[in-house]
Amino acid sequence: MTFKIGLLGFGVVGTGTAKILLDPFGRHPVLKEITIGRVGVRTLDKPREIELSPHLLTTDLESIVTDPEIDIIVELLGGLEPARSLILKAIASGKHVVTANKAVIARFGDEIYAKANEKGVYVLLEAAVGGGIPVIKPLKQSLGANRISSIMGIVNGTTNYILTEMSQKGADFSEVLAKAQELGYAEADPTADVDGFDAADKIAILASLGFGGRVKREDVYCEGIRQVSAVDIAYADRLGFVIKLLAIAKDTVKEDSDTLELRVHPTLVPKIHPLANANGVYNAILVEGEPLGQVMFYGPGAGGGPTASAVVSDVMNIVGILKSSGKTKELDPLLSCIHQHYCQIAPMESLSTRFYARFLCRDVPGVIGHLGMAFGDHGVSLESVVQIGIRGDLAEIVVVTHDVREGNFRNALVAIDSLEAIDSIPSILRVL
Ligand SMILES: NC(=O)C1=CN([C@@H]2O[C@H](COP(=O)(O)OP(=O)(O)OC[C@H]3O[C@@H](n4cnc5c(N)ncnc54)[C@H](OP(=O)(O)O)[C@@H]3O)[C@@H](O)[C@H]2O)C=CC1
Ligand SMILES: N[C@@H](CC=O)C(=O)O
Ligand code: NA
Repeated sequence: MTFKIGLLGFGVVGTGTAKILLDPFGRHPVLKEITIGRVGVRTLDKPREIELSPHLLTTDLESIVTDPEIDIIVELLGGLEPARSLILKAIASGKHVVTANKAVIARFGDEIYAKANEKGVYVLLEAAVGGGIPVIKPLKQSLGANRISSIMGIVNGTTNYILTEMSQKGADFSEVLAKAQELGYAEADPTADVDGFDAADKIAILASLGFGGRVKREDVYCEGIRQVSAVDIAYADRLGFVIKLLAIAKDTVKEDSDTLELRVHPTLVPKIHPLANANGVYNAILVEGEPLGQVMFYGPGAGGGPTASAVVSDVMNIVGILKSSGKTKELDPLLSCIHQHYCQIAPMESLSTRFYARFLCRDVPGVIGHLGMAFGDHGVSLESVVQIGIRGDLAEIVVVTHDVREGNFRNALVAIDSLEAIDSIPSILRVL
């Protein structure tokens, strides 16, 4: 029996996927039953890493998703449109879909899964989060017996690569970003990586799976890494931290409410924390549940080969189902999406966390006292105050707070900003 896939996109991940499918030796035997039926691209005459028979390539992507010969559509285009419309058309044509497109799923997952359930087809997305790391299927299946309380991790390879190079080699932000683009890690528009949008898409998907409800993408609080400077990386290092872009989804179940914290932001992570040692393009996702406790998923979070590994595993899963149960409309609840309600998201002001803040102050007597008083007036207690340097004619003071309600901390900053002795507040970062 042979199963035909229609590949939408033949870029970094599309090429990686074709490489695996065209070279099945030594891999799972089911791969020998999967062939590439058609490949959709934007430009026909572009030089390609793999030579495909020219009749396979087309710019008419609609004809692929409606082709009766194709069993599974693999969407590796990126971006919202035409990806969303093509996925919906593929579903309407009764095709199963595999996608690496977290942007589309995080925004249009409701619509896509509602149609897929109606049609009795699967939409699998292992490659969409953590690249090659198996995390979607484990969350859906292997951890299904657990009550998940927290999912926290580094889910963007590009920014982790940038932060690692900046901290370990003192590299310049824009040079490292260009290198990440060259290596095929970054999104077509790398703003999605740098400003945290890609990580926000991914944590929305993970939260939905882990906490069993739909998540509105716009509910994810999101800060990227643009404001992380070499100065802060150096201070963090001296204080025993590394700076990572963390994506966090945490259940804040109380007696009378069940809300989620959902946020992406650069974070000072203690060097001894398991997430602190995921460097370069590696991602790490720490999941906590009852009764399991903690489990961490770790591996290459981007790149053609690793991401293709996840894409092909999804294709194989669908082929396995098609082989064993035929074209039944009854979907396996452990692979399909069954959520109906929306998760409630806690407002940021109500969250409690530690903060790191760097102040530039006029070097006048008593400035640390003024700072401490202003924090104290707003119920913010300080874990450490370090007056480390002089920058020009200004003193640089770094503080780390104890856990504090975000709203209280922000109010304290407003008061501090108006102090005579304060020149500016160049950085505010959260601390794990
Ligand atoms: N790169 C990575 O490490 C990872 C990527 N992903 C996701 O995988 C997906 C693909 O990413 P990647 O392979 O890096 O992207 P690329 O930009 O390398 O490839 C995109 C491919 O899609 C084709 N394409 C794009 N838009 C159109 C269009 N409108 N019509 C026809 N063809 C189109 C391009 O055609 P042409 O070749 O002619 O330009 C190209 O072949 C994205 O959703 C991304 O978020 C997920 C995990 C990791
Ligand atoms: N641009 C993304 C690619 C994988 O999802 C990243 O850098 O993680
Ligand atoms: Na994955």
